[in-house]
Amino acid sequence: MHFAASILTADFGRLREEIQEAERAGVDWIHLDVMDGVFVPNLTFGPILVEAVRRVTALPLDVHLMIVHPERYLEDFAHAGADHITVHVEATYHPHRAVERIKDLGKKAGLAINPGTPLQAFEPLLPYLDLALLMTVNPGFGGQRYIPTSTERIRGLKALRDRLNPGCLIEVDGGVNARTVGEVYQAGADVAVVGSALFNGRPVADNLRALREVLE
Ligand SMILES: O=C(CO)[C@@H](O)[C@H](O)COP(=O)(O)O
Repeated sequence: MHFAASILTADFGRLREEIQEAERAGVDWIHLDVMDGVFVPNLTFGPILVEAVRRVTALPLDVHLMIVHPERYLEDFAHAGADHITVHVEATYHPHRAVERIKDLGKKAGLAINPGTPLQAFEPLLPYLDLALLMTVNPGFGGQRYIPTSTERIRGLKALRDRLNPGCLIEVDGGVNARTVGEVYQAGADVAVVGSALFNGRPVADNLRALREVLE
């Protein structure tokens, strides 16, 4: 299983150190949550921070756009150095067009759905995706509790993925920690986004080891 470290709960005053500590600890990707205060009730950052993070790590940058009409900013995030760009199916009238545009920009394309969106929303687009991101909390904030019914949804998404596009990775996002990581892995997640269970004032290497030990 791959771990994508979400910087949302990192100390932004020491962001370079936090990211480099995560890289040394062995996380696989850096996950960046872009929020617009409209699609989700929180604001974070835009391409300028992605560009700054690009300069301090060689890890793949996994950019999760929680913004309405994300197609307006795809070029900006691609040029800032994103490797993966994920848009929400609920945030655009034209998710297929957005996914194709991300791929035309030479990036891996992801589609995300919220906990209240039926899994079937993935079905028409799965053949075009590199990543299918299932929110396992309501998006907007780090440190929330994993929604238990997500586990059955991960199993359902795995079945869809295996049928329609075995090369697409299943990414789960929200509330993944040492208590829940085993369950999401068993259900079929390939990548876990982890924020507060990695960036919490304790050494990232110890936190990552605790997650990996559950999977041994
Ligand atoms: O997208 C989001 C929140 O909207 C996530 O990426 C969180 O950043 C995950 O944080 P934890 O639940 O792991 O603390």
